[in-house]
Amino acid sequence: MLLRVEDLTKSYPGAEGPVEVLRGVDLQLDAGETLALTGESGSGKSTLLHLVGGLDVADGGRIEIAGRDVTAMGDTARAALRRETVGVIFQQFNLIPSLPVSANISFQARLAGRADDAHIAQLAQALGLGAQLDKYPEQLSGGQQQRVAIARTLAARPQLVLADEPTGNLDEATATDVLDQLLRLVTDTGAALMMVTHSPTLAARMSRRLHLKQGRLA
Ligand SMILES: Nc1ncnc2c1ncn2[C@@H]1O[C@H](COP(=O)(O)OP(=O)(O)OP(=O)(O)O)[C@@H](O)[C@H]1O
Repeated sequence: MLLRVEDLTKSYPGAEGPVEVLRGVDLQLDAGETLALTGESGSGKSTLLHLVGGLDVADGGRIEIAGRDVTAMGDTARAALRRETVGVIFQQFNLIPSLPVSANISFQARLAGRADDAHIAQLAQALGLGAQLDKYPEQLSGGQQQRVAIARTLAARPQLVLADEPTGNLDEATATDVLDQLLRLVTDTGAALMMVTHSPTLAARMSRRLHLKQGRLA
């Protein structure tokens, strides 16, 4: 079991007291699985992804990644887990404007101590970025920038990839194409993917689908 989530709860402060967003979420994900996480706007999908990715802390429950209890970790251990085991792809690409595409791609792999030029060249090729490596992010289209963000995440060889609407800014044809490549690369590396999406078409491409409603998954 790569990811085990048990009875996870999270509230945010609201004008009339705490708002319970997650009310006991249970989830298990094996290596090699791809999971679509759907749910209405505001149902807590991003919140769940942030908790699993160690970007925020739950109120209760337990998250275990690769056998390690994330909920019991301090900030330093959680940061190390984020760097070495978990890869996150957001809708905002967050590329570094002053670095060329090649350095943007290798950045996280270096932090994880896994920079491998041959692997990075292979990823860039697979994502159709072979001719863009010396360019700067501002010289790329939105779809190309999204591919760089995906290459950057996968270059660090994460076991668990968390993606929040990773193709949300792209037109439908480009979104399908980028998802094809993401799924293929994730499958090739034996990682697991948990992806938030509003698109039933994209959700249908994943091996499993779960829906978040009233703070629980079904
Ligand atoms: N930092 C925060 N402080 C207070 N409330 C928050 C915070 N983050 C999220 N919320 C609230 O928690 C609920 C869930 O938000 P979340 O972003 O997880 O939903 P979502 O399902 O990802 O929505 P969307 O599909 O619109 O992105 C929303 O009602 C939101 O307003």
